[in-house]
Amino acid sequence: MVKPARERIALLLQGGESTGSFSAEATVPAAGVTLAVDGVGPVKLPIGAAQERMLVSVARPAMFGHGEETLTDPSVRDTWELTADQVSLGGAWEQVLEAVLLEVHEGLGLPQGSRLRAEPHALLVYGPDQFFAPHQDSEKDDEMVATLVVSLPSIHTGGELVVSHGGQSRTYRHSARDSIGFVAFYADCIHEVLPVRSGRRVTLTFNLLVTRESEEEIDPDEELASLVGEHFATPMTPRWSTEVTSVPNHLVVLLDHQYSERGLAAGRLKGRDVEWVNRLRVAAGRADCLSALALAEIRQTWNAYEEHRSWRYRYDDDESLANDGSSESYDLGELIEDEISLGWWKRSGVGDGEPIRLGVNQGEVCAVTPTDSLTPYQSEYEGYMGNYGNTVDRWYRRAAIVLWPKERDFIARAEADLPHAIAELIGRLKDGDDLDRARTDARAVVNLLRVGGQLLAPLLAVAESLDDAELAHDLLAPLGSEGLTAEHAPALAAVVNRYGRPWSQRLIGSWFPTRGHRLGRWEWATDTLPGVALALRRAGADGVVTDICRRIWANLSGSIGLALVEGPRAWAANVSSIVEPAESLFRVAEAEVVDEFVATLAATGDGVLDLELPMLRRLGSDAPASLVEDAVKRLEVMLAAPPRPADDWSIVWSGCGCDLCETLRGFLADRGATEFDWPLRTDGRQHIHQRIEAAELPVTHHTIRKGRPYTLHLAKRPDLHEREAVQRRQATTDLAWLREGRG
Ligand SMILES: O=C(O)CCC(=O)C(=O)O
Ligand SMILES: [Fe+2]
Repeated sequence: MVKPARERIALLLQGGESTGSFSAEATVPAAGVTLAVDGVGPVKLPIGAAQERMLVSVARPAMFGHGEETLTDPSVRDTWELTADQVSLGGAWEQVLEAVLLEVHEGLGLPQGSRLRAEPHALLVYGPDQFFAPHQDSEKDDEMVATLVVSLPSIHTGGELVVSHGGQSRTYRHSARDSIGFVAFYADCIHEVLPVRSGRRVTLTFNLLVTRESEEEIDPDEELASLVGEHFATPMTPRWSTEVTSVPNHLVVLLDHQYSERGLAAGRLKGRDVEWVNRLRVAAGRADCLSALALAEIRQTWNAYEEHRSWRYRYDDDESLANDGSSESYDLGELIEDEISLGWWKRSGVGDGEPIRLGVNQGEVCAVTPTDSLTPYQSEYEGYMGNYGNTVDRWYRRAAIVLWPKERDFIARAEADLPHAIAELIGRLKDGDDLDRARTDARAVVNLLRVGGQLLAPLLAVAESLDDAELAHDLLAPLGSEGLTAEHAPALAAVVNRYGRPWSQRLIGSWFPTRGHRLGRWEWATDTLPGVALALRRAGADGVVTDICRRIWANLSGSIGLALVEGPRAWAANVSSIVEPAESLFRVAEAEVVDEFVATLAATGDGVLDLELPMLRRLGSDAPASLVEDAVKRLEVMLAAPPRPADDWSIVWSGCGCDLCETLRGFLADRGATEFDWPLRTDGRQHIHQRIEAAELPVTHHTIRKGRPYTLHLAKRPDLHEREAVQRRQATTDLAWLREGRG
């Protein structure tokens, strides 16, 4: 793989020796590459014995250049050769070769601004004992700099290619069925092919020619600028996935020295940083980028392995382990997490420094000096953390120069300081800035939004001025309604006015989901809704108030339905959290809307009286007639039923329908039965226990641990009659209170 631009930038800044080597290697899957040979036709890959025989039938013994002469001398070279014009490569070959040439260009350390071309030379077939003695290739062309040996898929042992230069030598083996091996080496290298021992080795040789793209010496700063351009044009690949994301909006080049905000703002740079910053600023100018000096906070998490030592020592040393990660008490393993964020920057040529909050992707970071070679200002060792075993966290502060493309200035700064960017957008809209440009910028902002209130006010203003219903929705919906207060009412009314009721219903719909009740939402209904409603009405947005009330009611009544299914005590606990928000909705919504709400209550089971009565008490004379009516009706029906006769112990209940529940139901429904001894296995006892608890049945139960299975002893509670009598008395009082006008 070719190194990403940011790594090449680091190498360039570091300067010094070229990083290339005398030879370079690459391996590429063979799938998709095809081979055909004159007089043979298509050749199947990998090359087996049959293919080998066919190739040899159209080959001749290889020649060997010796001074002016060309000889065949099997003591120097023993192999079969086909000339380049007999061979054609197809399918994915061109793309494969192009990628390999780029990689080899880098591996050999050839200068930027130059390009490699490959000229086919020959196809060679080596059978057992065949070889090529050490030699140096003749440079047939002025432009030739290197040789490329391509090993086609074929299985063999022996036949290694050994390349030597300046006292170093490297041995390459490539015997694979499904991949193609590439080795490039400079033409001044001595190289040889060792005898094949078994199988066959088939190679293609190419002359590698280098072309300068321009005649002039390339200027290293021009190179830097072109790498900066490449960085901003190349999508990033997240470290833990192969999925390619968007192009980076920042390049963060970490500096070597430490700075205070003031030092950095004043541009008092030190050491190598002076040169780097200068060069990067020049490169930024050439690549149409803007820049800033910034302060970064870095946190790295590493796997850590404890060194072997005695328990006693470890125990004594615990304190220092926890506080001082730099002690020699563990070995560092792999880097698990590497987070970098910028907290402050001073833009080049603009104002003073500003606090920002920019989380930086690893694909945006360039470091000449790796962070882990520096001393952390803090480190923390943690024993066995979940998946990771022991870890150590290390924190660093580093300075950086940040670059971003001028044409993406808005989004690059919005990522760093969203409120500021939005304020700027409002200013531009006020000044009658180009609307299309503003819309493009606003669309970029959508992806940066999180639930929360602080941005609601400015974004309401932006949403209105953009005059684009879809975009306005996308800008406002992600914020949620948590931060919605009376202060926002005029702006909200204005947006709704511009985009219409269906638009606002959609927005309110996403702000107030009807599923998944959250207590926070209900607190909002109790505490904040009344003020918001009043202000919205003043601003002429009555419809929005109705929509909000309906959505909250839908959520609330949904949870009433759910809570009623549970036992009375659980229901009572739930009711207490519903009364206040429900009261608030009844006070805020218009009369007809409130009647809708009452209609849903009227359609609910009897337990809802526990909600209706407290609401009626709280609403006092403001209670709607429909609510009074429903409660009166329920109480009358209750009292119309005759009181429980003294000998009636029946309890109405239906279980899950299983045999055990049926037995329980039978006992409960039995007027005369008050106790029941039930031999039951453990799981049966558990089931019955759970049913009784869940429904909060007035039944006591305990297990008599004698015999097999044990016996579950059930008893209807003796206060069954008494409790119902109390309830009836309360109902009578409540009904009287309702009839007498709730005085
Ligand atoms: O087959 C090879 O690996 C190398 C061939 C070679 O060195 C040559 O053709 O000059
Ligand atoms: Fe050679």
